Parts: sequence; C-alpha cells; structure tokens
Amino acid sequence: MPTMLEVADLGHTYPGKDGAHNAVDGLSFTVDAGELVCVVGPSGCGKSTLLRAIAGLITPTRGTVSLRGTRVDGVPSELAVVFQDYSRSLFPWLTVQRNVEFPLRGLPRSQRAARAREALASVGLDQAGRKHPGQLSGGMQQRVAIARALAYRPSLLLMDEPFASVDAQTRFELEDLLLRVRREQDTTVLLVTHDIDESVYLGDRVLVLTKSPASVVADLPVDLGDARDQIKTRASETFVDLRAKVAELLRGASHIEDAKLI
Ligand SMILES: Nc1ncnc2c1ncn2[C@@H]1O[C@H](COP(=O)(O)OP(=O)(O)OP(=O)(O)O)[C@@H](O)[C@H]1O
Repeated sequence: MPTMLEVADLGHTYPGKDGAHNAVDGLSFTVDAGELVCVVGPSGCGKSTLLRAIAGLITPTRGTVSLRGTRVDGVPSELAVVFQDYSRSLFPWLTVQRNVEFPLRGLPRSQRAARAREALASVGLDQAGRKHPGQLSGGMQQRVAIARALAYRPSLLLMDEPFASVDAQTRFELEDLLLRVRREQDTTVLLVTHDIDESVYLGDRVLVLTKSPASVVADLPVDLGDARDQIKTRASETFVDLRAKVAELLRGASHIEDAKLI
C-alpha cells in the first residue's frame, strides 16, 4: 500500500513567558493508505500538538509532515477532522442534511445532497436529515459529525478522542460503525485516544507515545484480523496480551518483547 501520511522527525516547541516548552520531540511514523492507526499517550504528552501539525494548523519547529508525498504547509484540502466535542463542531441552526453538505460547497447542489444522504445512510441516520442537531442525542450528533467527514471523502481522516464524550454503550456502537465504514470506504484514519482498550480494538497498529515531549516509544501491529466483535475480540488472548503491552509501555516499561521498539 502507498504511504498516505509521513511524519518525519517532528518537533515542536511553544514559546512562553516562563521559557519555551518542548511539546513534541523527534516524532516519526508513517500511515499507509487504508490503514487505521491509533495513537495513545499520557495526558499532556503532545497528541493535540501532533494533530495540529498534521492538520497544518501549526508550523512545527522541526521536521516535516507529508500527505501523499506532498509536504503539509497549510491546511490540506484532502483532510477531515472529527473532534471529541460534537456539540461545538456542528452548526445548531442548520439541519443535519445541511451540516453534512457544508464542506461540499464547491459541488453542484444535487451532488452535494446525494453525497450527504449517502453518508447519513452509512451511519444509520437516513431519517434524520431534516432535524436539527439539538433534536438528536449526543451519540447521534457524533454520527452526524462522522457522516460529514465521510461525505467529504478525505484522503486522511483525523479523529481526536472522537468517542470520549458519549456513554459506554454508544461508544461501542460508534467504534463498530467506524470499523464498518472505513472498511466499506477504504478510508485512512489516524485516531487519538486515551483509552487503551479502544486503541487495540480499533487499530491496525497502535502507536504509543512517551510522556512530554512526545516521541514514538512503540509501534505495535494489532493481529486481530478485520472481523472484530466487542465481546469476543475483547476476551481473546491476543487482545488481552496487547492491551497489557500498551499499558506497560505507557507506564514506562523499558523492555517489551515483540514490540517494534523505536
Ligand atoms: N499554545 C501552547 N502554548 C504553550 N504550551 C502549549 C500550547 N499548547 C500545548 N502546550 C503544552 O504542550 C504540551 C502538550 O500539549 P498537547 O495539548 O499537545 O498534549 P495532549 O497530549 O493533547 O494533552 P491531553 O492528553 O491532555 O489532551 C503540554 O504540556 C501543554 O501544556
């Protein structure tokens, strides 16, 4: 598979009155087209800084980010982002259909409407197009945000703690929805999460970051196959072993067999 995203020796230092703060230091990894890669790291380690650099919202002080071989030096048009806070990412005065159509403004009206309807159907909201976000549950609003990102058909979908604000049952449903739609649409996804179990359940690979300044401590392949099940997969030996490895790495264990330590 061709490389979709390459982060090479990324470093970022924020200036500050009390001295500069080194948030990210020498981060390097790649994501192939069609992969779903999860990033986990301790709180405050620099995950948002990494996402901001990939989204072209900050210029890193060191290193490069490339999308399909082209260096990112502004907000790339082929990128979509789903944030944790769905209530602030949707426009409350627009219908669900219009929210999903919003990033497609450059397309003819009929194409825009058709794509939005298709995306809403793929997240199980084909009946909700005429409603407003405020009339939907939190989980449904996050489905709208996912539909909007998918309708745009991005080369890379960035997800920043996308399921952290919904209840546990909805979280499981949204995780399975993500796995299904990325398979159907062959989407490339980079997803940041605090949840170790979620990173293993969703990922083709899990990237574990060190505490601040972030660098990649391990790049773990997830050998669970494509067909994942919330109960059976989470109970499987491979899953349990992997989640223990990620937890140990996060705790700062220095030697983990089978992990590709960097
Ligand atoms: N604009 C800024 N100016 C100065 N320091 C910043 C700025 N943004 C982030 N930082 C610092 O950089 C470090 C990394 O922050 P970042 O938000 O990237 O971490 P994170 O891993 O996303 O955090 P969390 O897990 O809490 O979401 C933190 O110590 C933070 O205080």
